[in-house]
Amino acid sequence: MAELIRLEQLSHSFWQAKQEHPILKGISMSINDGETVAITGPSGSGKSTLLSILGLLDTASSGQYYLRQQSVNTLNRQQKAQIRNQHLGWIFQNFSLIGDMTALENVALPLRFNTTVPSSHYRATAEAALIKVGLADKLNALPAELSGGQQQRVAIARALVSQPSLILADEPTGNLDTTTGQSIVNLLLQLAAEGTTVVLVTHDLAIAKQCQRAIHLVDGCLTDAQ
Ligand SMILES: Nc1ncnc2c1ncn2[C@@H]1O[C@H](COP(=O)(O)OP(=O)(O)OP(=O)(O)O)[C@@H](O)[C@H]1O
Repeated sequence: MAELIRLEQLSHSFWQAKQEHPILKGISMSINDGETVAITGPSGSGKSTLLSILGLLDTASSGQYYLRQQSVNTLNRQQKAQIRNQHLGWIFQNFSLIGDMTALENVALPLRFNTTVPSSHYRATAEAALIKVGLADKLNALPAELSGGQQQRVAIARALVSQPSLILADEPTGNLDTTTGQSIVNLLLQLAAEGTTVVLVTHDLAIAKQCQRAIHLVDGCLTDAQ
């Protein structure tokens, strides 16, 4: 499998009252296409920060991040935005759906910013994504009319509508009961089996064990990279 991500001595700090507070300290690792990787670790260990950097929402203070062999440091804002839109999909604990838009409209939203998909294809593309996550009968439902698990499925459809190489999920099952959470994990594992890389942050070790790799962060350091 080809290498999708490589981090070399990646570090990140935030500054408060002229004082440096390191969050990530010298992270080195690589992730291949189609891998499932869980990021675990105690609260405050830097998991979400690492995910934000992987998802190009934040830039590391030092070190190197190569995405498909290209250093993200060489990308300008527009190039990063294009990669975020066309190659990355996000899933959040609170689903982050737009309340007054239907499932179909929520899923179609990223396509409006994707110049490679003609507007005449928005509906069919979004519909296909919702069918894939098992929501063929909920296309016109508003988020409030859906269960938590169904809302997360809409969010997954939105994440995969642009056929991303990488799905980043921050505690995707955190607001769901165990059974519903497991069905969401199954769906993410299925996407990975079809070639999409999935990196997820979780506190749940039972979920981490189902991923091919678990990366453990303690105090901003990687302790278990395999
Ligand atoms: N911009 C910032 N300003 C102040 N503190 C920050 C900032 N960004 C991150 N932090 C701190 O950095 C540490 C790491 O945060 P991060 O959210 O990455 O941890 P986490 O492992 O995801 O935690 P949790 O499991 O609780 O979500 C925390 O102590 C957080 O408060």
